[in-house]
Amino acid sequence: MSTIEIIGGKHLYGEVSIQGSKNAVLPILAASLLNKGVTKLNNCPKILDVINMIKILEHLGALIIWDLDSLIIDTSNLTTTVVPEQYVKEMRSSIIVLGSLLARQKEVTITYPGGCSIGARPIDLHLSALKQLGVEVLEEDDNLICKAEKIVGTEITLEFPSVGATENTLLAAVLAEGVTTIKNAAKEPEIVELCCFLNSLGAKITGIGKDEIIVQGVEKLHDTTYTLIADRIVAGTYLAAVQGAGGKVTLRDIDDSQLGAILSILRTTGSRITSGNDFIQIKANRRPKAADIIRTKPYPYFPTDMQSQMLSVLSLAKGTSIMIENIFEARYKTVHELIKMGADITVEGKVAIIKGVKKLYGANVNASDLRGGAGLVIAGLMAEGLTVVNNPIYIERGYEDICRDLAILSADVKKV
Ligand SMILES: CC(=O)N[C@H]1[C@@H](OP(=O)(O)OP(=O)(O)OC[C@H]2O[C@@H](n3ccc(=O)[nH]c3=O)[C@H](O)[C@@H]2O)O[C@H](CO)[C@@H](O)[C@@H]1O
Ligand SMILES: C=C(OP(=O)(O)O)C(=O)O
Repeated sequence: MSTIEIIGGKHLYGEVSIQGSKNAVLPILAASLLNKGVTKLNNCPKILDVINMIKILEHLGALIIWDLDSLIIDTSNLTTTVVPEQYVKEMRSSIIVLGSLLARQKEVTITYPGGCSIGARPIDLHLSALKQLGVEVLEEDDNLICKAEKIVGTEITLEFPSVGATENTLLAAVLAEGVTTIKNAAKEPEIVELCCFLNSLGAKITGIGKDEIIVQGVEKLHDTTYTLIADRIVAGTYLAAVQGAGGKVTLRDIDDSQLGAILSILRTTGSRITSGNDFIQIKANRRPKAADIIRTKPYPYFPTDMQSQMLSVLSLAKGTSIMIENIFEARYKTVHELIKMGADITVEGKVAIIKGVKKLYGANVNASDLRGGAGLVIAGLMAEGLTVVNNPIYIERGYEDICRDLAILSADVKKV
């Protein structure tokens, strides 16, 4: 089994380009099922979750080829409406094919999705919204059998601005009869990206990026070519790595406007950052400062997907920091591993109290989810000596090649 080996203590220098966004590409791949034709996606990240989503689409009948960094997806002929359990259990985003398949085929059989274990992650909000659009949902064993004679637009208020529930509702509404209004919709940049992609296919969506999204159902869509945005969480991860290890790095091909809350925390904890619409430069020379309180919340606030990486950075901060994880109830699994490296962190429910220590020490640690794994790589860069991160497969779900990127920045890191 492979591992990531890091010899810590080196500052990071140089420039690296940021890959396409995982959380944008996955719903967009699901959305490609809406059109009986061809979608070309440029800047598609070569990550495990994309490979898994490709397997799902191919099983459903799509023909897919890579052309360098572009993915060409021909969904002219779909051959089944049963989504294979083995792939659905691999990742959370598999559930997003539900909305688009229902819109196109009016029936779907799918199981509850799997993915990293960071919380219970129910899909009640997705199913409630689909039912309001006229979908009948039957549960047999672990299978959801969903059918709709027709999908009819209506006003849907989400109890919580769930990213996935907003995506499934949008996809089901694109080809619906009439108008669907989604109130309390998620506003993440990846939702904006999905709406822009859908409009490029011929959908009629307004209110993009706002609490209330309006979808005017259309009868037909058309082929499209679309270029994906860069991954704000990968960018945030590399910025956190520089904050923790020290150095001066420029990230290329990333729009700073999506990272407002992340940049603000990095600045208050000691980094100097300059940025524009296609680069972010960070300089960090000293031990990070402690953060008063960081609360994870839906966009535009500090994202839960950056919590683990910041936890590593704050382990070495001068003073005590508080993290409050409001989104996923089981997202502190990395803490135990950081403690092995010398960190002083205590967790009480949603709250982690991080007392900054002067040094972290290399250790043999286990990744158990995607961002937690990335957080451990950062801790390895900050630590004295050798850190071995087991189970890099979790990290590969979302990072094309974290070792390649950090090695470009002069880190002593390799996959073994
Ligand atoms: C592929 C993708 O885009 N994943 C992102 C997406 O996940 P995901 O779409 O799963 O996240 P949601 O916004 O739906 O979940 C947020 C919270 O709502 C709860 N919930 C959600 C749906 C539901 O039907 N019922 C319910 O209770 C979840 O358990 C969680 O506590 O948004 C999360 C929050 O920004 C990010 O961490 C993930 O990286
Ligand atoms: C939690 C994440 O992803 P997913 O929803 O795909 O599990 C993540 O990207 O950090």
